[in-house]
Amino acid sequence: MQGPRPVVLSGPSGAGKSTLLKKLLKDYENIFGFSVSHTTRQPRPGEVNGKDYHFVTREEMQKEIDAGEFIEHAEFSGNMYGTSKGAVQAVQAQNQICILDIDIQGVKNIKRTDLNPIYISVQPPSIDILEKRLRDRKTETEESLLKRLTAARIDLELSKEPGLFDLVIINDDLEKAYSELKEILLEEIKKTQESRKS
Ligand SMILES: Nc1nc2c(ncn2[C@@H]2O[C@H](COP(=O)(O)OP(=O)(O)O)[C@@H](O)[C@H]2O)c(=O)[nH]1
Ligand SMILES: Nc1ncnc2c1ncn2[C@@H]1O[C@H](COP(=O)(O)OP(=O)(O)O)[C@@H](O)[C@H]1O
Repeated sequence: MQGPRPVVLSGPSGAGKSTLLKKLLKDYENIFGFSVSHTTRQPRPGEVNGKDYHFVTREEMQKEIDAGEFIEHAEFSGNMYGTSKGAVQAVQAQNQICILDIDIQGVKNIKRTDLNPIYISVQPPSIDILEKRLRDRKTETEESLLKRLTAARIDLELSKEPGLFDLVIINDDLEKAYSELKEILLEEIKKTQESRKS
């Protein structure tokens, strides 16, 4: 039997993807599993290697890409990011719904695979609000913040492509955004809960 459909959360940096997916992972602990990506960026305070990301050097990552170990990979804001086959398999082996937090290049590349996820774009109410949230998060230097804002404008344009996403969530009020996310996932959540009983 094929396992549950994975879920792709995409959208600009600072839109609220991690906030929303952390709520899901907390509220449905055994139902969802996070696809831990690889990245060459530096860990932020509090981030755990192997949990938030696999933090690697560019050389290590390129070697694994060349060995065919990645489903997709992309350059974002001066760093490499990618989803390894192992990251998705680790979640699917638990029969959990696999959540991928990936940028729009990743979305386009995943579309060429047979993963067949539900595609969701999380977007900010405006660029100004996005900038404020990114500044308040205090994770970025001025340089990386500006790079993220440039990428955000491109992301919001490209996201208008009809059919690219199954759902666009405007993350204004967090609880409302979370309700919308849960609603589209309800069927998969129920199926996964049912399969646990049998
Ligand atoms: N294509 C791709 N993008 C990724 C992957 N992992 C994370 N990203 C994206 O990389 C971007 C930057 O992520 P990060 O540095 O964690 O910053 P944040 O999104 O602002 O917290 C975000 O748009 C993520 O969705 C991945 O495995 N593949
Ligand atoms: N609806 C919201 N209203 C206000 N602040 C929010 C909302 N959603 C997320 N945030 C805050 O905005 C910042 C960016 O959210 P985050 O989840 O890190 O975004 P992403 O993972 O998409 O980069 C965080 O500091 C988070 O606490």
